[in-house]
Amino acid sequence: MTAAISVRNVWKEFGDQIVLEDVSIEIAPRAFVALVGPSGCGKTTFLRMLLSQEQPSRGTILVDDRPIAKEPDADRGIVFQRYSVFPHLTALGNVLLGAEFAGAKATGRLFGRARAAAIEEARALLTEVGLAGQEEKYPAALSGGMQQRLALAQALMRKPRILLLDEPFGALDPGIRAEIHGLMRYVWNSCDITVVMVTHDLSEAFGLGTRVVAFERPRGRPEERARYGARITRDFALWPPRRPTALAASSRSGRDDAANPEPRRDDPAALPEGS
Ligand SMILES: Nc1ncnc2c1ncn2[C@@H]1O[C@H](COP(=O)(O)OP(=O)(O)OP(=O)(O)O)[C@@H](O)[C@H]1O
Repeated sequence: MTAAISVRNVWKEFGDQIVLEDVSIEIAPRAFVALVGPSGCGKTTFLRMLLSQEQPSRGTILVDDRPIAKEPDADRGIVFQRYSVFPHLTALGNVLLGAEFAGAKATGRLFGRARAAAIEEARALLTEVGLAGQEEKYPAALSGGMQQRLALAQALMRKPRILLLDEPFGALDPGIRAEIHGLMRYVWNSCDITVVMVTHDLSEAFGLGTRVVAFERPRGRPEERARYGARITRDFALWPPRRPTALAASSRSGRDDAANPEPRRDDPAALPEGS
């Protein structure tokens, strides 16, 4: 199977500091990769390279066997821990912005029928992420969990094929986090999407991922650390394999339904290392 993302012998250096050292990974289409590792080991830098906000110092990144686009594009969406949405736009305005970027490259605006269709789609998406009735609210009037739902809706509006998540749920209370995990499972199950998520929370990594990948720097004397970058030191495919399957529409409303776990069968999403 063709990998959605191929990272081949990638190094990333900032000045004298080597952040990532010879990282290679093949990520299959529809995989949900959870990236874990100590603070400062380069997880966000790795994600930013997958978004093309940073370029590798050496090595190559391919998306669907082609060199990755040099700039961020609609194929890749991202949600950060905070501040992914625009505070001066309503919830609906924030989601519509995704459509305007994707659908009207020349003007950045949509008009007439295209705009009406986009509004309808944005409203439907807001309902699906559990924000029906919140369309006209500004982000400051939404709770942290609702803001992350909104950020997810904004990213999904552009129909990305790759969704990058940088500790998207890290700032949420445990109860809210569990609810939004239910939504995340639904999104991954029902959208044709490959997910790469950075998290500090191992139970989140193993609870959501099809594969858990750890970045670590080799241990050594602290004064030598800048001379070594982080590498992939662990790579677990979840067993039994977890595979995306469309769930009932109700689960997108955000309830974490432990009584209805997703089926786990053979997982084409988990390619072995180096395949
Ligand atoms: N644009 C930049 N210029 C210089 N150094 C940078 C830049 N971006 C990241 N770094 C450095 O790269 C290292 C890795 O940072 P990064 O944010 O990728 O780590 P992380 O694993 O995501 O950390 P955390 O878990 O704390 O978020 C850090 O030492 C950071 O200071």
